[in-house]
Amino acid sequence: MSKLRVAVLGARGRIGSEAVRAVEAADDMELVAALGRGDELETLTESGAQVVVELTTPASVMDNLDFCVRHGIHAVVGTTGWTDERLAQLNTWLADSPETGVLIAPNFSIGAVLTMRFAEQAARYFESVEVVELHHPNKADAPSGTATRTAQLIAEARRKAGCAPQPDATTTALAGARGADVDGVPVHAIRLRGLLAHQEVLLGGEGETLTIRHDSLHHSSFMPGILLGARRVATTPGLTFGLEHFLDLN
Ligand SMILES: NC(=O)C1=CN([C@@H]2O[C@H](COP(=O)(O)OP(=O)(O)OC[C@H]3O[C@@H](n4cnc5c(N)ncnc54)[C@H](OP(=O)(O)O)[C@@H]3O)[C@@H](O)[C@H]2O)C=CC1
Ligand SMILES: O=C(O)C1=N[C@H](C(=O)O)C[C@H](O)C1
Repeated sequence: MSKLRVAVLGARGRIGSEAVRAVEAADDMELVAALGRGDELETLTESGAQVVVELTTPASVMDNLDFCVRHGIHAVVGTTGWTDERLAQLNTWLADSPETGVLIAPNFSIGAVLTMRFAEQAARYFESVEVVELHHPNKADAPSGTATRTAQLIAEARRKAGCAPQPDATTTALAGARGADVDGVPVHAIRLRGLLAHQEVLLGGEGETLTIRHDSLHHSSFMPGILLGARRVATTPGLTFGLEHFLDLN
């Protein structure tokens, strides 16, 4: 059986360099290109890449995906910075290339995907819910893509269940003291040397609290998800948002 031809964009970055090693180590894949900033995207077509793993920056990801989709190259995307406008633009490109698949995964680690699922399930049973994400201080953005997605899923679950708005009588003396408001869910971002990628979802009801915590201790935690995405994306045309769609979580 022929090997899947995979390229990595952002190959010299923290997660990109780990992805290069993971693809090289996968028996069913061949690493055909490993590109960093300034390298020519044409290398992707010249090398016959079937799937690109995109791990760059929010400033670069759209141009890279525009190129990939125009050339019918499937993409597995870990880069953050997704807004409704960006997703709409990507869907427009995909409409012109209906056989191309793009997976955007706010988080590739199984523990983080499960955290999101558990938070979504628990959200309706508690009056209060807040998200705290904790990352290394070199992280480009805040709040994290995972925290934003977690808050959106929580908010959606609460809306569907008809939950009342969260109780909060605080008068905020200093802007930011209550974190960022994502769909009505407070999200707090901590940047601390020594950390990698961590998240807590805190839920509170009368006389009890529930904390769901996940810790990525090494970039290796993201690799099984990236490899799974690369294997599945070529047979999943269009946009898939979230690795959970490639997992059997039920
Ligand atoms: N979904 C997930 O599970 C995960 C997602 N991430 C996300 O992945 C992204 C990268 O994170 P991280 O590795 O920590 O960041 P880094 O800054 O370490 O890596 C990004 C790399 O991309 C390079 N780059 C920038 N623009 C381009 C371009 N146009 N073409 C090719 N390479 C480019 C950068 O080069 P230069 O240094 O020269 O700018 C850098 O080497 C972030 O958005 C992060 O949030 C991270 C971990 C897990
Ligand atoms: O930049 C990181 O490191 C990470 N980014 C992703 C995010 O913003 O959610 C995933 C993980 O948290 C690591």
